[in-house]
Order: sequence, then structure tokens, then C-alpha cells
Amino acid sequence: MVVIQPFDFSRWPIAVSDLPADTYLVGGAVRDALLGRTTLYPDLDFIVPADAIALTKKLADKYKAGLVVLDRQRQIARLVFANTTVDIAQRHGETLLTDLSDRDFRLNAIAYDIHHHHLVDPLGGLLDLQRRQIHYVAPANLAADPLRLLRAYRQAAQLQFTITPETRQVIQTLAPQLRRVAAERVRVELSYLLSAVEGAAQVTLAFRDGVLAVWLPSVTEERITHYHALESTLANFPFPALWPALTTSIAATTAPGEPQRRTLAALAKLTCLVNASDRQAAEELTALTYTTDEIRIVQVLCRLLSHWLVPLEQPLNREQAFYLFRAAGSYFPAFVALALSRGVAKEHLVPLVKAWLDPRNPIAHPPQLVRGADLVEAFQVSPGPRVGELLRAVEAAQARGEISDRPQALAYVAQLLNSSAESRHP
Ligand SMILES: Nc1ccn([C@@H]2O[C@H](COP(=O)(O)OP(=O)(O)OP(=O)(O)O)[C@@H](O)[C@H]2O)c(=O)n1
Repeated sequence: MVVIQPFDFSRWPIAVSDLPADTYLVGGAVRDALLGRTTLYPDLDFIVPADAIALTKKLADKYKAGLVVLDRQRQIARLVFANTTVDIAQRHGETLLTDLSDRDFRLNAIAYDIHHHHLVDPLGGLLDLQRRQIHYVAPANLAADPLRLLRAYRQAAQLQFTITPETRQVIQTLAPQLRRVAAERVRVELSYLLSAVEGAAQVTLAFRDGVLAVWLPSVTEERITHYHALESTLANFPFPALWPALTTSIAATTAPGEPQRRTLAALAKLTCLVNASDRQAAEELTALTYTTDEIRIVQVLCRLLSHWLVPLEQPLNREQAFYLFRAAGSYFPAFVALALSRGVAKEHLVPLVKAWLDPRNPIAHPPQLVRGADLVEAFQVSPGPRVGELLRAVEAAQARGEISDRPQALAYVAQLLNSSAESRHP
């Protein structure tokens, strides 16, 4: 038994006195507290001796929290607060050992007695924390829930730990079993892995150990090299003004209801791992249950990479820049990161970045000069493909810098219509 300084309860959404004797905090919250990794609002997992669901209901009423019964039979329920969740599970056996022995890794199988401030560590989790290593509780536990294979690399990336050779060996044998795991669970772990700031080394090992192949069949050593390059570009990103767009959560629009982790930077990293063809990338991401918006963003990035890396070997001319901005839209910062990581010269990107940062720049943020309905009304063109052709011609003239406002655009269309009438009736 290891007696330690009491954990800091000040940010817990429930009072310790609300929990019965023999309640233990377990899992990531214990691990992170012991590592001194402070999270503003940690998710908490408690094990109580009895009546977990009744207790959770009582606490939900008291704290006006949401209540989700996760497993009625095994008595596990969740309190949902604005910033955090609290899971309360009933102990399986006479002692804590049964619960701890069912867990994934030894460092996650340490329990903290919240009333007496001591640790229960029957599996050697503390030693693993000291050695900064991830080691299975038992090989069978990895087979029982193969998502744990991916969790090993995700946690190693987040904690900057290593996975022990014995554990990697078991993972390599079990890797094909990841097929059995629900795609949503895989996607959540993968998103966490891709959001790690220095995760490339673990992404590489996950690939080499066969853990990525099941769900991301297009990953190759070359794509892993791209991933490394992107990670180091992001770590030394030369355009700080673009940084917020890359790192601000886009979950609100792309994955409503799912917390954090969804950033443009993480989607750029994902772009390195999926198939370079936007159609095949979409198939892979659909299987992983990414949202339509996220898939669209990755597809845009795939297309930008395949169309623009070669032209960017030279500085772009005005017309090229116009079409690059049109194709990139608000994902331009992610393209800049990807382009730099693929060796595009910074000098070729600087003028583009400056233009993009100026909301009044007519090349990066061109106004729409006329709409289809304007043409139908002004020139009595009937709605149909001809209107689309005229709009594209207007846009091309705008791209070349020949026109820049509505009167000029209308005059340009009039001229086009006249010359085509003349060519029909010379
Ligand atoms: N597939 C899983 C998921 C979770 N756990 C156990 O449940 C705990 C809580 O799980 P979770 O909250 O998903 O992960 P954390 O370890 O808390 O890590 P993080 O906060 O980084 O997600 C883990 O520590 C681990 O003991 C497990 O054994 N197998």
C-alpha cells in the first residue's frame, strides 16, 4: 500500500463526501495525477462497492447532471457535466483485483482510495510509470478488446512513453483482430493519436506493427515519411497568423456533439495516411465513420496536393493563385502546412499567405461579380448550361484581372453575347 499526498479534488464536479467508503478512483485520472499531467477538467472513473446505478442517479439529481446507464447488468453509469464525465462502476469481485486485472495496461490499473489517500497497485503500474513504459496487464486482455492495440500507440504518443517489446510482440500477432472493433471506436482512438503533438514516432510503430493496415490500407513507408515531415513542419510552422485556423477545434461544424481533437491540423495529418486519390480516401474515411464535412475537407486537401505541388515549384501567377485560393477555400492554412512539408519553397508561399490574410485581397477573396439570375434577367438568357458557361467566363476574366466589379462583368458578358451572335450571323 502506498500512501500519497491527497489528489487535488478542487476541480472535481462532485464532492468526495458524496461517494461511499471503499470508493476508488481508477484509470487515466490516477495515471495522469501521478504523472503530474494536469487536465483542466479530468474525466473521472470510480469503482464503488455496491449499487452503482442507484448512486449515480442520486448524484445526477443532486448536481443536475446528465445520466447515461452504460451497462445495467454490470452496474456502470455515467454522469455528464458540461466539461467532463464521471463514470461510476460497481466492483466485480470481493476486492479490487478483479477489476484491475481486466484492464488494458498496467499503468491504467492503479487505484486510488479517495478517502484514505493510498494507492492500490497490485500489477506494478507505478513501476511502469517510472520507467515511462506501456505494458499489457495480460495478452488475453488485448485480445478481449482489440481496440486496446491502438490505444497503446495513442497513449504512448500522448505520454511520450514507449511500448515494451513484449507488448509490441503480442500486438503484432493480434493486429488483424482490429477488424472486429466498431469503426466509431477506432475513429475516436485514431483522432486522439493524430492530435498528439509529437505522435509521428508512434504512428510509425503502429504502421510497422500492422495496427494501421486494417482501417487505413493505403499507408506506406512513403506516406509515413510525409506524416513525419508534416509533424515537423507544424512544430516549426513559419506562418503564425495561420496557426489558429489550423489548431482551433472544428468539431462544432464537422462533428457536432463530439469533443475537441478535430482540428484542421489533425485532418491534414489524416490526409497523409489515406489514399492519395480523393475518391478512395473518401471510401476509407466513410468506413471509419468520419463525418461528411471531415471527409470533404480531406478530399479537398488530397486534390490540392495532387494538382498544386508541381505548379508551386515556381511562383504562381495571378490566375493560378486565383484558382488555388478558390479550390482551397478556408482550408488554405492546412494546404500551406502540407505544401511546406512536401518541400514547396517558403518564398513561393509567402505572397499567397499575405494575400490570404488580407480579407480584401481580390485574388484570395474575390467577390462574386454576378450571379446566374443576374444574367437571366439582364440578357434574357434562358436558365441552363449557357448560364454556367457565362459565369465561368466571367470568373476566368476576373482571375486574369481583366474585370473587377459588377458593371465590368455585365459589360464583359454583353460583349461575349454580341460576339457569339455575330459569329452566328456574320
Ligand atoms: N478499451 C479500454 C478502454 C479503457 N480501459 C480502462 O478504462 C480506463 C478509462 O478509460 P478511458 O477514459 O477511455 O481512457 P483513459 O485511460 O482514462 O485515458 P484518456 O483520458 O487518455 O482517454 C483506462 O485507464 C483503462 O484502465 C480499458 O482497459 N480498455
